[in-house]
Amino acid sequence: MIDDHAAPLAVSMGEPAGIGPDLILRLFSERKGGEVPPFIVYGNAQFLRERASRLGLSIEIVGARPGAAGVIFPHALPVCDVEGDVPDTPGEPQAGSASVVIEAIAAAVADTRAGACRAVVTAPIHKAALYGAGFSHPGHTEYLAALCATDGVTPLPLMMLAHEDLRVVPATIHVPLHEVPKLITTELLIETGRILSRDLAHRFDIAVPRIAFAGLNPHAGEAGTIGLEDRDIIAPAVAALEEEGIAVQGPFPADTLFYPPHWRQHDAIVAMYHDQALIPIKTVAFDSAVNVTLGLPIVRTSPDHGTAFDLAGTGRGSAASFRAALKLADRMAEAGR
Ligand SMILES: NC(=O)c1ccc[n+]([C@@H]2O[C@H](COP(=O)([O-])OP(=O)(O)OC[C@H]3O[C@@H](n4cnc5c(N)ncnc54)[C@H](O)[C@@H]3O)[C@@H](O)[C@H]2O)c1
Ligand SMILES: N[C@H](C(=O)O)[C@H](O)COP(=O)(O)O
Repeated sequence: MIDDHAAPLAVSMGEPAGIGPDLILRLFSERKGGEVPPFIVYGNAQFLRERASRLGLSIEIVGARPGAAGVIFPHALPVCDVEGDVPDTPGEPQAGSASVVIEAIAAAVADTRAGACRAVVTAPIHKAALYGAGFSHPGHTEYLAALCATDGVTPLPLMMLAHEDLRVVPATIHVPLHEVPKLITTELLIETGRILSRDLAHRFDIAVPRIAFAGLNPHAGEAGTIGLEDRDIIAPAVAALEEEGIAVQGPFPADTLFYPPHWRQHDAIVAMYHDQALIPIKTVAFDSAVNVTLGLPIVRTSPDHGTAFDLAGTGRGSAASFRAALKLADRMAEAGR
């Protein structure tokens, strides 16, 4: 049973031209079913009113701070207003809206770090639209880490996509493929394994997380005959983590690692690059997988899909992944208390 008086989840509005605002409004409309934890939106209130009206949703939208959200949520949508001119143009990102999108994420993180919200749930952004407004990160994951820097030290953030017991972590994230072999270092993989093991225990209640590492090359390098990274970079990281008492195995050939009887033996799989991790999970669970950031002092989740410009403002599209992101954030925040 969800406690309406607990601190709310902080939901950032995301790209106004995308499907995120539609799904936020739709999920708010579903709250009486009891499956949607109380949340406050960080974004532009006037824009959200216009999008609700376009979708034919009769929703009262009220400016609020997180402390009042629990009381307001049963009746109206609490919005921590980020001022700006945000026109309602589904499918057509506007340069002038970018600063509101960036500021909404920063404000959601600040309130969550201060303890006023339980966790951050982000709606999808269109990164290219933000660069003109000074955004310099490849995605939320790196921006959130920068916002969580303490005493000048930025934590290493891990991207994890999760659906039920399938959890995948790309060791490198939004980087060109040709840079991946240079970026995979034994140190990076050791740190990735440590953070993953710690956060699976702390936030997912898995007492001894079992972690598998994928290889980089076909057949995990076939004993050094199809590339050396598997033998010389990944295997030493696995050995070092094992020595620390972390339950790790690998490197395994990535193509057969995602065969269900194989992945089911592990609580999480560390892949070497973005698509090696995300293709399998989006193939089997695009509708319901959740993107989670590990390694931060706060909980952050998001739906696994993007801005879906083709669906924005139409009322079509699935809210299942966004709903799953809200529920998982709620559970993770509870587990970490
Ligand atoms: N968390 C994030 O901020 C995030 C995540 C992924 C992609 N993106 C961004 O989104 C933009 C578009 O990316 P893309 O086109 O590769 O992926 P996308 O997920 O936006 O769309 C891919 C396909 O899936 C469909 N789709 C997406 N969400 C859906 C939903 N809820 N219900 C039904 N169908 C849905 C779309 O209509 C499209 O056909 C890019 O700028 C990308 O960087 C952001
Ligand atoms: N790679 C993610 C995905 O495809 O789901 C996505 O771009 C989100 O990344 P951030 O959470 O870093 O914005």
